Amino acid sequence: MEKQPRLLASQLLLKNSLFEVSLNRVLLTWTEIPTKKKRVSGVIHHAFKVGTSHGVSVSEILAVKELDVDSGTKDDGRWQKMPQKSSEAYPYAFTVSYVERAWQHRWRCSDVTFHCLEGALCQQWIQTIREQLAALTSRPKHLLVYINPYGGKQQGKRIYEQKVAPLFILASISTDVIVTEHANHARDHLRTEAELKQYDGVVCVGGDGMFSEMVHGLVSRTQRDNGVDQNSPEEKLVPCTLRIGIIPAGSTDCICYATVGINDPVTSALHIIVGDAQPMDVCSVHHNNTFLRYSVSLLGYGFYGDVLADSERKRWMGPARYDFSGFKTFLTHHYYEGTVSFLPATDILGTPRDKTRCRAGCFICQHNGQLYSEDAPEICETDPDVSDSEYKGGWQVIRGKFLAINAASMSCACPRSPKGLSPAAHLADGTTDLILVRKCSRFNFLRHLLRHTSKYDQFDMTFVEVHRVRRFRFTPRYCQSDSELDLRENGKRLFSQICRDHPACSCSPAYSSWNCDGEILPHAAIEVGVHCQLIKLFARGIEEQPVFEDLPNPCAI
Ligand SMILES: Nc1ncnc2c1ncn2[C@@H]1O[C@H](COP(=O)(O)OP(=O)(O)OP(=O)(O)O)[C@@H](O)[C@H]1O
Ligand SMILES: CCCCCCCCCCCCC/C=C/[C@@H](O)[C@H](CO)NC(=O)CCCCC
Ligand SMILES: [Ca+2]
Repeated sequence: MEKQPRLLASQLLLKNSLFEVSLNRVLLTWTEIPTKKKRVSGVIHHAFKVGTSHGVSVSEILAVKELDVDSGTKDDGRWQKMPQKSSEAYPYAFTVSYVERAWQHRWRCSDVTFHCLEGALCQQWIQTIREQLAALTSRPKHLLVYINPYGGKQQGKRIYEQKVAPLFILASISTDVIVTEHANHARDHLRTEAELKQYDGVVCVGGDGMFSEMVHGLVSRTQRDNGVDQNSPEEKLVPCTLRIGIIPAGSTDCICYATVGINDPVTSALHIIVGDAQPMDVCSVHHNNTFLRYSVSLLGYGFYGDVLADSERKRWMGPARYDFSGFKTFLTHHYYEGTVSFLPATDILGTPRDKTRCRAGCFICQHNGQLYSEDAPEICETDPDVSDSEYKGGWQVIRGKFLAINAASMSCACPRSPKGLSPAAHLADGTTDLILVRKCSRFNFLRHLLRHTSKYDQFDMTFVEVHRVRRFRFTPRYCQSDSELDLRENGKRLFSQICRDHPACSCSPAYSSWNCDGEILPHAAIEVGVHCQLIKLFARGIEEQPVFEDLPNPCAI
């Protein structure tokens, strides 16, 4: 790494020991100065243990505060008693708050207090660190926060007030906070009313459903402001400039989990404060040239659609509703007939069966994102022929009976399945992984499901196939007309019709529903296109875990 010129270097007191403290543009370091020496069997040893050198990246310093030696901190109200010895000799002090990495991708706020001999030196340190922080232009200063008080275990307000707001205050981030009063409150406010120019980002406190509201509000607003028609499936959408932060307080929290590595409110707040940025793909979903919804995580027909439809009636159960409905849906074992046509992503790096994972600074996302912006959108618009042809105009067509059709635009890792629905999917590569699970025995389907929670490959089964695609379409077999407006009613009618025709069989209903990031779509026949890196999050992707996880402090140098 290029050597950075030193901005400041002093000998300061920390917990009654003298340290050489140094600051350059990228790093703040402190190293204990050996004071006493002791002789052990003829060899002189320093009187302290090795490993008392520490470093913190300037980009991960959260704040610096002057400490009032007599009365605790001057400006944040946190009390800190001065050690007797240092208060006499080193009467001035300042505290640096910074990010410390804890277990399993968690971040925590840590503090270190340095004591100075002179007030002028103390002020010089505070001033210089503040100047360094002010130069970090990616950090947000003013945020618009939406809290869903009813998401997950209904703890959104408490989580924000107790865990997040104090950190925003520490980092001098001002906020406007809206506690939502009804579903789509945040979406509509963002789309039509919010004065977005004054903010550096928007934050939601809630689950994937709340995040979806933010995406719909921001993306729709951006398209409207730029004169883009969302109803046209071929239209290239304009990327959103404002970043979105997620404070997880929902039931699945898969967007947060898959972009940060953990669903932990403090970790997410710290990623917001340091101004991280993670681009993300967004799928647009259309029916008959009419825009339905956007999706960033899972579009699931069959199993995941049925789980969601059943679980919506059991919201009162909280996050446990998914386990209940998941088990019930597994037992019903319905399959659905239809035709899937898709445009494989052929020009890109990476496949859904790779062993490599999308991680912070992902090369595949950078490479494929570049490709997309260079020659996009080179989409072959030959209408896929839904006869028996397998391959036409770049499109492939598969007709069959499916237990599940899933499109995962990212891994969809979540606490239920830490590797996710498609472990090798990428957050920002402009593709979605289309997973087709054909009709099979209950036992085999269970094996497939269980593999989402183990090290075994859930795609390595004869009845499962996976394709990395840019666009896809689905048409249910019993698609009566394009205007199947009341899906549920039509489904029931058809179900009874089919069963009357086959009295001895254990027929499945004709239609399932699409689970679109946790929302039910009103149509079964849909057309989906991926928009590469349409939005940005206050996240950096999952960081690689340090190799030696038992090191006391990964920042130690
Ligand atoms: N004040 C409110 N009253 C009722 N519903 C709301 C309110 N605010 C938001 N919502 C809706 O609640 C739904 C669920 O919220 P959220 O995503 O936060 O939690 P969840 O469904 O428990 O978690 P997950 O989406 O991660 O499974 C969202 O679709 C959102 O539109
Ligand atoms: C019998 C053992 C079964 C073990 C199976 C584990 C498989 C779990 C995979 C979980 C994939 C979650 C994908 C994310 C979907 C979200 O957009 C959505 C909204 O929050 N959540 C659900 O639909 C909630 C979906 C919940 C499904 C159970
Ligand atoms: Ca993707």
